[in-house]
Amino acid sequence: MKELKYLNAYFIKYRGRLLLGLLVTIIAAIFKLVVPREVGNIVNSVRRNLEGEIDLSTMQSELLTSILFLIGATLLSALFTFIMRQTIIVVSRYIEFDLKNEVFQQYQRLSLAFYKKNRTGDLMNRISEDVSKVRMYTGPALMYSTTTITLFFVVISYMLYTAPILTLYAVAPLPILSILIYKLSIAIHKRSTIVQQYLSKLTTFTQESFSGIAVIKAYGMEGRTNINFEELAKGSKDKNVDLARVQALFFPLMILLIGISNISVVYIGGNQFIDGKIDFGTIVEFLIYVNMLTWPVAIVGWVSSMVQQAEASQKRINEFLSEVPKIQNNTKEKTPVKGAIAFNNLSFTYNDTNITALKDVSFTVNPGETLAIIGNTGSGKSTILELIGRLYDVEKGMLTIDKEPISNLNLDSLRGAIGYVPQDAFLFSDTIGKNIKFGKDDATEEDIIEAAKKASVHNNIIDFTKGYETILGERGITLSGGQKQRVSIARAIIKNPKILLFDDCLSAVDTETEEEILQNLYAISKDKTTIIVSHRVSSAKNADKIIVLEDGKIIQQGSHNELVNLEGYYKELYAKQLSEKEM
Ligand SMILES: Nc1ncnc2c1ncn2[C@@H]1O[C@H](COP(=O)(O)OP(=O)(O)OP(=O)(O)O)[C@@H](O)[C@H]1O
Repeated sequence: MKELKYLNAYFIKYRGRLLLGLLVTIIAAIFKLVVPREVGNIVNSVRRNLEGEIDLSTMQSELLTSILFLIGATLLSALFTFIMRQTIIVVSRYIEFDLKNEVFQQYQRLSLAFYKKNRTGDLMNRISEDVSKVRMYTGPALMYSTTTITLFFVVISYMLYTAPILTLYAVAPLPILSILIYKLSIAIHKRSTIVQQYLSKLTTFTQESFSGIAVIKAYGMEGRTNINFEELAKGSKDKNVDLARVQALFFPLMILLIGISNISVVYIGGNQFIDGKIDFGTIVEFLIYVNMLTWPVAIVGWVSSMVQQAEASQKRINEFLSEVPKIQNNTKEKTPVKGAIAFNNLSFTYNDTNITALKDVSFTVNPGETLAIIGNTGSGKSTILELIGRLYDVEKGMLTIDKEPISNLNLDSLRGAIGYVPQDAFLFSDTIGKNIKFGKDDATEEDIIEAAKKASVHNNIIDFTKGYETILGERGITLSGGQKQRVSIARAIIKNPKILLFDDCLSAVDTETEEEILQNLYAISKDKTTIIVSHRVSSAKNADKIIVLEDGKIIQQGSHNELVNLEGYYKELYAKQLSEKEM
């Protein structure tokens, strides 16, 4: 129960509703007791009349009173059961909602390194499956335990008071039932976990097959994919059958043990009635009690396995909740950014791969200047941009923004001052308009259109029937690579940030469009610091400064004119790309 202690704060938060729920649960359970007692009275009245102890009219009036009690108690019990569900179960839904939000907010706080370490499926599972399991503890488990304890306490005391020996015979099989159900629940839980894992594998496989359908078809791999799916589905089916086999034992087991209890009541009760020790009505009453107790007793086993599962789930949730984000905001007050960026003998190694992506890198960019970074794949270009966005912390050397070490800047101020266009443009399944205004909630329609024009994508957008209202992604239209890149550029431009970072984001557009966007950028970026990462000299030639990276090191630095006149990588690349253009 150590891990579940975490939830106590939530129980305290909703203590009013919860206490009311518990109280109502107890009252509802007490009202349930009236039914067997009145049924017993009815049977006794009829018997007494048949044996001539009371006349017809007395019997009728006794029956009427009992029936009225029965109706009243049943109605009240139903009403209280309703209120009980409305309180305890509703509270569990509130807690589920709060916990999901808490986990999601924590996910948002955690750094990229965390996402590298953990698989998406696992993140999704903890926020959905695990939180649902925990809800079972905060709601149903709590409700059933209270009902069981109350019913047990009241019913058994009453039974003991009425017929102690008969009570012992009647309840003897119940603890056995509880233990067996507990064992069964554990077996069911083990099997359900395996079923769940198979389901997860099957879902991942199916999802990947849909996402990669173009590749599957292009390689003619439909047959192989079908076989793989069938193998996975067969595994899943076998595990499901295994689970169903164990689950099938649940009800027969209950029926068997209830049957034993009933037979004991009839046999022992019958003998006691013959001996004149109890009323005939008591036997009927006890039969109802036994049946009434069976479900709560069976539930003891079920509840304990529910609590165990919740404990395991909460442990997984706590693991993530206690994770400290690697990137910490060290400054509470806002720190406005002007945009002077300086790298000083900076080296950077990715912890997970141990790859040293940057080696002793030094350069400066002043506000209003444009820097272009050129280099082969894997030379460390994107890493530079990620460090400026503080997606990773610098460990060796120094990175300053406006002469302040980057870690001294307020994180929101820093990221708010950056318009970042990543290499793989990511667009949400939403309208184009909303995708563009992603970083600027208060952007007007005119702002959106202006940004789209500057990113040279406006004409494409208005060609769609629904224009800026066109839905993108799975439910909607698929943009071409170049269109995606330009929508992503518009998203950065609309923010009007102090620092613009373009990570090879013109690679999928033709040279004319590239030229058009660069011209627009030239006007926009007059008062901004702009960094353009590219493989093309055409994207770099107008920059104030160009650095050439090779294997994490700066091998050349200067303006286009300087570099084309220097023997080396840049000049060769320029000549190569010039000749390609002429061809
Ligand atoms: N998140 C990461 N975790 C571990 N290693 C990484 C990560 N990102 C990049 N690397 C490694 O760091 C090196 C530099 O990568 P980076 O993405 O900065 O290169 P790049 O010059 O932008 O390449 P490209 O032009 O192909 O985008 C590569 O060897 C890469 O494998």
